[in-house]
Amino acid sequence: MRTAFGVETVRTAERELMARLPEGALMQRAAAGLAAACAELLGRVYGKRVVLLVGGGDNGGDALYAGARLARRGAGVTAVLLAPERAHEGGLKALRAAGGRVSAAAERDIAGADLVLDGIVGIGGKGGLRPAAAQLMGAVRESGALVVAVDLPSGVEADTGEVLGDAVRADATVTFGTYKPGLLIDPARERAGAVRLIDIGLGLPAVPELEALQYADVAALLPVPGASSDKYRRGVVGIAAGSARYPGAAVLAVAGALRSGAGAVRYVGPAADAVIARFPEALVHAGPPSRAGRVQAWVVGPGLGDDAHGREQLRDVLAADVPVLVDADGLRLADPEVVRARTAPTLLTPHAGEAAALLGVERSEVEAGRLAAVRRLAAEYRAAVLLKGATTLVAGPEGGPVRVNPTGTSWLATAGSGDVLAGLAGALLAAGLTAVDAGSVGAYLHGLAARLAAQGAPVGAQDVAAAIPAAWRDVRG
Ligand SMILES: NC(=O)C1=CN([C@@H]2O[C@H](COP(=O)(O)OP(=O)(O)OC[C@H]3O[C@@H](n4cnc5c(N)ncnc54)[C@H](OP(=O)(O)O)[C@@H]3O)[C@@H](O)[C@H]2O)[C@@H](O)CC1
Ligand SMILES: [K+]
Repeated sequence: MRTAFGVETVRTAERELMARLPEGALMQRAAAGLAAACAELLGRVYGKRVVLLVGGGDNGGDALYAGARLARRGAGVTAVLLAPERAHEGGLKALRAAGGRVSAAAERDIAGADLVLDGIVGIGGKGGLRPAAAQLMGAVRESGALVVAVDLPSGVEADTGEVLGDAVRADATVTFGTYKPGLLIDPARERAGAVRLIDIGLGLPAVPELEALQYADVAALLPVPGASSDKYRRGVVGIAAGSARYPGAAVLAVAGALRSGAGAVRYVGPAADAVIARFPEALVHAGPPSRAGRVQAWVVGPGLGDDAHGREQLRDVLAADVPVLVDADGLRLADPEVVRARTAPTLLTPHAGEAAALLGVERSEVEAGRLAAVRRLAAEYRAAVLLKGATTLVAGPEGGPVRVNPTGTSWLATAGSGDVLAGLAGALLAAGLTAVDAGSVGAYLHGLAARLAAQGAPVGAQDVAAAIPAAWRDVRG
């Protein structure tokens, strides 16, 4: 599991550790890791030109000490001081002693750089880059130099992943002690490039603020049928989706569910002919969901429409005493009081627009603060919530760490891909995963399936569904 802690927690851990260590030791650990990472990226250090962008805090101090280490190994190191009167004194002295110098012509030095080290601002930053730093970014881009961010790409919000103005775009980020939420959540994540974590010995709490499943975590959570499993033990998932107008949503949700380890898939609704034509293995029913027979979980909402029939289906499913995944039209039609009053697990799967409607705020507010939005939704609806996006987030109703999905891909932004995810996560619910596990494992497999199906070219939702078994095999190694 990859875990992230917010700035306040990092500061507390840092204070405790610093009290036990000689002065400056922590910064030396950070700088040593940073210099080693830069050396690795450069291949050969001797003769390379390195420019340090140095702000007025300890982030700049890290850059200066790392620059001194690179200078000692034969690099030509130049520091651009963005707040000259506040630049880290010890770091500056170390750099000069190692043969580095302070730049007198920033843009010219940047133009000739092989590597630019971004030490403008780290966890002490608020808001986007200030004008002096923002102005240099054009030169950095044009130089073609490798850009390595110290701790975080400057200009991004460490705790939320927001990017409120100009921000550095790094090829790699070397971060200290722990991942910060901004390194795992878009849009900031995308600015960080490849992230490397340097252990500096911080003592952190047991429960992180954010966590990202890795291959091994997903593999451990995947349901695998045992020798004695019949279809009911493997989980039967019911799908109440589709309408005369949107039969395709039903087909795609069933497609996702059938590839996701369910023992059987029951479909209820007006798209039964379309479903059975494509998937003869599906069990189809015409009557209300409550009469369809035994299921271990329901998926309701994709393409449901908002006529009386759809509303009736939704009411019926929400009254069932099994886990329920509510998606798409289901989210629009659901009575918040009914959702809150449910005792079996509920998983809501909105995109930003649907989340905004559920919270009664503007979509832009959700997009700018996705972490806060998913937490608030889970608390207000007393449900697990999967907020779709470039980095999908999953929060549980009891608080605790928010899961962030690391396999997102822009190829998933295609019509119907949400229907596939609903079926997939619903099947995992039926197999007995908790709502948070079903949502986060579902999002993980869904993203991986899209990547495998896409291979760098556009894909449709059916291709994503068809690639779920490949994603499953990939995870299980
Ligand atoms: N924690 C740890 O365990 C360890 C931490 N270490 C390192 O220390 C770093 C944190 O250092 P820090 O506390 O000195 O803050 P830092 O990020 O350098 O900012 C300094 C000043 O910048 C300013 N400023 C604010 N916003 C800005 C903006 N948008 N653009 C420009 N400037 C802006 C603001 O001053 P202001 O101008 O607002 O008065 C603020 O006070 C951390 O990221 C890591 O690299 C490691 O060495 C060892 C282990
Ligand atoms: K930085």
